[in-house]
Amino acid sequence: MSGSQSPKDFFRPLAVGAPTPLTDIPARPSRAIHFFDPSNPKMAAKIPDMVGTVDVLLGNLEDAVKADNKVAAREGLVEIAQRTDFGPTQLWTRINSLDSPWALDDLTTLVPAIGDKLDVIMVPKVQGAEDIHYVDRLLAQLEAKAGLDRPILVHAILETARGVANVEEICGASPRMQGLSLGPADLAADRRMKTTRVGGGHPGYLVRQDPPRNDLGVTDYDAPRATYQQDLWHYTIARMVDACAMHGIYPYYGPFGDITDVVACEDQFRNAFLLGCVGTWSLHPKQIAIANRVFSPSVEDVAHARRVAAAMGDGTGAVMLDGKMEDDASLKQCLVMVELAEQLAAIDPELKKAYDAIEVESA
Ligand SMILES: CC(C)(COP(=O)(O)OP(=O)(O)OC[C@H]1O[C@@H](n2cnc3c(N)ncnc32)[C@H](O)[C@@H]1OP(=O)(O)O)[C@@H](O)C(=O)NCCC(=O)NCCSC(=O)C[C@](C)(O)C(=O)O
Ligand SMILES: [Mg+2]
Repeated sequence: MSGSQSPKDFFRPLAVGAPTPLTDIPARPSRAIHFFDPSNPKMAAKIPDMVGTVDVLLGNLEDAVKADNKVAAREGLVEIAQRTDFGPTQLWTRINSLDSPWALDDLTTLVPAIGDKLDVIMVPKVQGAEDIHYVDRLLAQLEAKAGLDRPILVHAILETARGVANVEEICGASPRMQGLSLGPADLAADRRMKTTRVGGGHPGYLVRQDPPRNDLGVTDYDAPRATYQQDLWHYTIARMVDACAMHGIYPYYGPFGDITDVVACEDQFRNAFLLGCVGTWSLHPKQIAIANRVFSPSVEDVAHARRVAAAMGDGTGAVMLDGKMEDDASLKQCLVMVELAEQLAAIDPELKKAYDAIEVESA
């Protein structure tokens, strides 16, 4: 909400005839947001067959699309969206940044042509609430003109130091705000971090075990010592998670650029999942399975969560289960897991089978 806006106006449409803003952002499964370049004929050809295999398909118009292909990407996305039935799969786009020569045409082309199919518009390089307010009003005008009956949601990428500093006001800038993703490559450049990768760790960012003392009690600085690599993105992701939770919207990890290193990709995704993110990006088809696996609670976790819920009865008090204390607060954590499992089971038959089997075993 902007400083001068009254609370009663926050949920009013920003243009006459625009759809009424949502008061709650639906928790639609979005474990993988799969990026494709609509101007790349090989990638575009694969999209219809990917419907139903991934939670979100995102037509990317920004970075990774060549400047000469910007118009082709925009028009390619319109064409794909018009001729594809997306069924349960969400369709998102990432428009060009607001200071680029393409962002205005992206919005004025996409909303009238495919606004009824677009679930979420991802806005890159968001600096503060003013960027969201600009998109918010423009979308309301375009939605009204196009006669749309549901609002298109907005997702911001955090990829500047100013964006991170303003993360709470960005999340609360509009009822359209659906979530945030980390943009580690641009953010690293903007912060002058000394990395050259697209997300993931760095072997130089570590802590080292203390030096041991020898038999004479003298510190041996030459002895071998274990080192532990740390997560460069912990601080930013933790800030995103809190800002999103505070505003009832959803945090996502972002890109993992080392497509070949599927193991480290899975680790990075899992850190984000454990910290509270609901999903991540997939840049290559092989990252979809990794994201789906990581962002779906394991059968063991769901089984445990259901046992705690059953043991806790009315949800108050404390009980012992397998030698551990469970109480109101541990139950709440378990319910997060149980609810997520229910949402995912509703769209993923394989998971439904796996989660349903728990019921049979514990019956
Ligand atoms: C990495 C690349 C170049 C490797 O592309 P490739 O063709 O060399 O890979 P491949 O393994 O040879 O591909 C095998 C097959 O899969 C296809 N394919 C490959 N990728 C996809 C895809 N995404 N969707 C659908 N199909 C895909 C590809 O066309 C090929 O088809 P074929 O078998 O018919 O020959 C390619 O995967 C790609 O361009 N991916 C998307 C990259 C992208 O969107 N980057 C932007 C997001 S990250 C970012 O912007 C940063 C951020 C947030 O802003 C910030 O941190 O600041
Ligand atoms: Mg970027």
